[in-house]
Amino acid sequence: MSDIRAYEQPGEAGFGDYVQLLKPRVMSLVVFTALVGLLVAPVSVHPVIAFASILFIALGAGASGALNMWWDADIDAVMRRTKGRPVPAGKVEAGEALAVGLGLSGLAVLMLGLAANWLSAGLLAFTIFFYAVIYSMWLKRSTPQNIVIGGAAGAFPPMIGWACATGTVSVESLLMFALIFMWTPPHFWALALFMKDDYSKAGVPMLTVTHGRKATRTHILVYTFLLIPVALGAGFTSIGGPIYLTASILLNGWFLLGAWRIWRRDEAVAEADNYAVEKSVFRFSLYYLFLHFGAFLAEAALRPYGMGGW
Ligand code: HEM
Ligand SMILES: CC(C)=CCC/C(C)=C/CC/C(C)=C/COP(=O)(O)OP(=O)(O)O
Repeated sequence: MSDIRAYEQPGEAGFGDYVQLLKPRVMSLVVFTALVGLLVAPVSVHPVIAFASILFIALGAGASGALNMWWDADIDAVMRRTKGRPVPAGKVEAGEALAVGLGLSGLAVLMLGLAANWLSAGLLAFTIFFYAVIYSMWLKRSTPQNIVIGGAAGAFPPMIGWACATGTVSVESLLMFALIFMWTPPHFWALALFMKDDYSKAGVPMLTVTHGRKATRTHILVYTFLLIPVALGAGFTSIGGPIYLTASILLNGWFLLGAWRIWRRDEAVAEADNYAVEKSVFRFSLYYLFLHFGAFLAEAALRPYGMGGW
């Protein structure tokens, strides 16, 4: 990316800026969970259809990122973490981000419907709508419950992947949804604690701003307690098994320890050590989700060899 940017004039958008518009780093984990949803389903999918489905889900996820950047350009411009994004940095015009978002959304939904089925395409359309309209346009600026409810958007991808393979929604796909849904609040609030005043500067009513940092620490611990039975429970369905359950017990134990350390922390101590614990819990949250879905995949991959699963 940096070598592409070396040939650009200031203010001129290059390929890398359009890639950034699709939020590729965050969406990589989103796409991985969709891939796992597709691969662990009890129906084998032709590799070309599977590849096309994941490509169109990735395109839809990227499109929703572009719509978010179009709508949030004003607040992204104020926050240190986001002011370098292509729209606030003046590389891509807001109208262009909107056009990319709408165009890619339409294309992704249509192509997924043709390649897989219309249930998965409908779920993809709903997910894009939920992230762009319900979360970004409505909840994000109006309630500290923004990411709790809005988190549903990020939880749909494995259900979309499962629907691509089976044409249905099932207990398993609902549990994969619930796992991401319950994981999102601790994932995000750990970050909000060390992003300090970015959100208050931008006037976004995140929990840290409206209820304070102590309450946010308590919320992380409570949501981690709610997450654990969902994560372990998924291990007793057809997509779980001993590998998943072992991994889940270890990952949940570690996550709970992190949440408990966050809860106990005195604000002055946290500030003095530059939020080291909060940063490490946020980083671990990414491994937590990646490894849970990796374990689902491992169970499915071993099943043809008489291992994996129950
Ligand atoms: C409402 C729900 C969510 C909120 C508010 C949220 C918020 C954030 C924020 C603010 C960051 C900081 C880094 C950045 O700007 O890229 C981040 C990082 C990240 N998030 Fe989330 N997140 C949510 C849900 C998810 C979901 C569902 C996934 C994947 C399944 C995810 C995966 C990631 C990843 C992989 C990173 C690290 C990106 C990097 O390395 O730069 N997030 N999240
Ligand atoms: C298949 C499909 C359409 C998937 C979409 C998945 C999805 C909605 C992921 C949401 C993750 C995300 C980037 C939240 C950031 O919140 P934010 O936008 O408030 O963060 P910011 O402050 O970094 O902009």
